[in-house]
This record gives sequence, structure tokens and C-alpha cells, in this order.
Amino acid sequence: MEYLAAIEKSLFLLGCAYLSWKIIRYIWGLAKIKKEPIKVLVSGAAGQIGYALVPLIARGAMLGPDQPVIIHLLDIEPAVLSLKAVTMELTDAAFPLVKGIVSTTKAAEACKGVKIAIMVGGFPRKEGMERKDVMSRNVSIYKGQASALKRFAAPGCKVLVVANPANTNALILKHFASPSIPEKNISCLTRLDHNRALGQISERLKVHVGDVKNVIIWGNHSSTQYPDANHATVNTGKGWKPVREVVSDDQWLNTEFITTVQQRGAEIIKARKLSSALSAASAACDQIHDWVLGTPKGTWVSMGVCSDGSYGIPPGLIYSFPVTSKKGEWSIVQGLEIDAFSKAKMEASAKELIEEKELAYSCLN
Ligand SMILES: NC(=O)c1ccc[n+]([C@@H]2O[C@H](COP(=O)([O-])OP(=O)(O)OC[C@H]3O[C@@H](n4cnc5c(N)ncnc54)[C@H](O)[C@@H]3O)[C@@H](O)[C@H]2O)c1
Ligand SMILES: O=C(O)C[C@H](O)C(=O)O
Repeated sequence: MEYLAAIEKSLFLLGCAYLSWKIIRYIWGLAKIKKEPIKVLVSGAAGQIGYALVPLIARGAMLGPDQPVIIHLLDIEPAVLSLKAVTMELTDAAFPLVKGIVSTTKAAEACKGVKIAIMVGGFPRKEGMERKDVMSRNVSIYKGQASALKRFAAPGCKVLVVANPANTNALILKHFASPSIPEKNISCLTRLDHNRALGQISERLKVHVGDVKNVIIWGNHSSTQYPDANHATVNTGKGWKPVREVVSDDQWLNTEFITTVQQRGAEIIKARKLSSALSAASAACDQIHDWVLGTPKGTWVSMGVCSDGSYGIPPGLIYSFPVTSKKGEWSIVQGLEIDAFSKAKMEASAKELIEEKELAYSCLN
């Protein structure tokens, strides 16, 4: 009898456990369904970065695999047919996370209610052109789009400027979108340079790129940027070791590594006759992903953000720093030791940004 009662009790407990598991799964399912779609704007959506970026957002690479999105696509009238084609393809791809598409040539309509704005629209650098050549065309675009974001974006909208000159476009946007969009919510893309630096070190050491971390891109997204491996570490299989120690070639780290990363954009333009798109789109996803969802413990990334004077960089400039992010808020990594070599390179890039700023404002007058 006792034996039968024990079996009965076990079956009852098993039944309870099964039922609880079913209830938990049901509630989890409901919670997943309940995630509200986030409106994400891509300006310059008919261009080549736009074409690579939109499917990444639609697949959840930017905001997570369970985050529905409504994608706002903006481009200009001359690109309207290409914009229509992107819109049709986005529909045809039947992405489960895409809950709506807004496709327009009107900035006000495109910015309406957006929580994330990826500003890719602009005039790209062509072979043989210096970045300053594209300055005047782009800063006036960014002044206009700042006003549209200021008036129509959702409160707390995070803006990532990709279009070049990225730091200075972001600076102009910061000025004209203030105070509705606080400076904390505006960044420019230097994650591409960061990823390029990781890639160079991983190739050199013949390790997977995921086993290298904490490089830094200081300064401008231009050839004066300073890719810094002084604080970077590599997973050797027996723990994380300083990259400088493992590479054991200061000459390479102080010369070829830096120039390769600085010149990578120009090198790609030379090879493709077009600027980078696949890697730029992927980096834009990475930057928003880590900003919104947080950086992994013990890891920082590079982001062009408004300087608060850290490391002696003039406050107010949009300058690339090492940052960590938590709950959607980035902060500059403090207390890193900076040697004289690094300091000189960081200052040179800040000087270029000051010159760009003056040029940009003179173009607007
Ligand atoms: N920060 C980085 O790491 C990085 C990397 C690669 C490229 N870029 C820059 O990104 C930008 C886009 O590059 P791309 O290769 O996609 O160029 P692209 O010419 O293929 O696309 C740009 C798109 O912007 C559109 N556009 C122009 N003015 C606009 C406006 N006022 N509003 C909305 N859209 C507008 C164009 O019609 C075009 O469709 C360029 O400025 C390029 O230099 C930056
Ligand atoms: O330098 C450019 O104009 C291209 C782009 O910014 C890149 O880094 O690939």
C-alpha cells in the first residue's frame, strides 16, 4: 500500500512540474509577443550601405532576435525608384520581425516617432576626393535633418551618424537638434574602424577576431584617427594577455598597424570604386546593438561621442573614445594610461576636428 501511495505522490508531483513548465512557457510566450515594435529610421536607404543595413535590422541583428521593428526608409526624390525597389524587396523578404515599413522622401514623415535613427544619407567620397571636399554638401543636409528629428522623433531617440564627415555631421546635428535630442543621444560611427583594428590584430596573431578585445579608436573617422592597441588583450587559451606582449613587435604596432586601419576606407574605395558598405552596415548594427543592449563585461568598444573633456579632448567635439554601455547609456572608459606617442596622435586628430568644425560652420553661413 505504502509503495502505491509513493508512486501516486511521485506521479502527482511530476504532473505539477509539467503543468508549471507549461504555464511558464505560456507566460514567456506572451511576454515575447507583447514586445512593442520599435521604429527605426534609415536615411539614405536607397544607397549601398542602406541596402546592406536594412536586412540586418529586419533580421534582429541590431536590436535583438525578439524585437519587432517598424522600418522607416528615407531617401531623396532622385533616388525614389531605388527606394521603391528596396521597399519592395523588404516586403518580399517576409521578415517575421518587420511589423511595418514607411518609405518616403519627406524627412518629417520619416522621422515621425522613431526611437533609433541611422543617418546614412549623404554624398559619399569618391576615388581621389578628400573628406573635406564632401563637407559643404553634407553639413547642410545634417542641419535640415536635425530639425526634422528635433520636431518629430520619439523622446529619447538615439541617433547614429554614418555619413561622412561622420564626426562633424554629428556635431552639426547635435547643435541643431538641441535641446530636444540631448548630446548623450547622438553618436557617430567609428565602430567600423574599431572592428578593422580587431581584424588586423587577429590576422597578425592568427587567432579568431572574437579572441581580441579592447582596441581603441581615438578621434576622427578619418586618416588622422589613432588606432591604439596599448590596452588591447588577446585570449591565448591560457587567459587574456596584452596584445603588445603577444605581438612582440612594437615597430609593427606603432606604424603599419596604425596606417593600415587609418587607410582602410581609402583602400576599399580604390579596390571597389565605391566606399565600404557590407562592413559599414555591420558596424552600424554593432554600435547600436552595444549602445542599446550593453557592452559585455570587461569589454569596451569605440564610439564617436560628445567629449566631456576626458583625456584632455576639448569638450563638445564629437570624438571617438573607448566606451562601455549599460541600460542604453554609454560612458567613457576612464583612467587609461596615455603615453607621449599616443597623446600626440590623439591631439592631432582633435586638431583636425576643430578645423572641420570651423569649416562646417563657415559652409553653413
Ligand atoms: N562612418 C563610417 O564608418 C562610414 C563608412 C562607410 C561609408 N560612410 C559614409 O556613409 C555615407 C553613405 O555611403 P553609401 O556608400 O551608402 O553612399 P550611397 O551614395 O550609395 O548612398 C547614399 C544615399 O543617401 C541618399 N541621400 C543623399 N542626400 C540625402 C538626404 N538629404 N536625405 C536622405 N538621403 C539622402 C542618396 O540618394 C543615396 O541613396 C557616405 O557619406 C559615406 O562616405 C561612412
Ligand atoms: O573614407 C571614406 O569615405 C569611406 C568610409 O568612411 C570608410 O571608412 O570606409
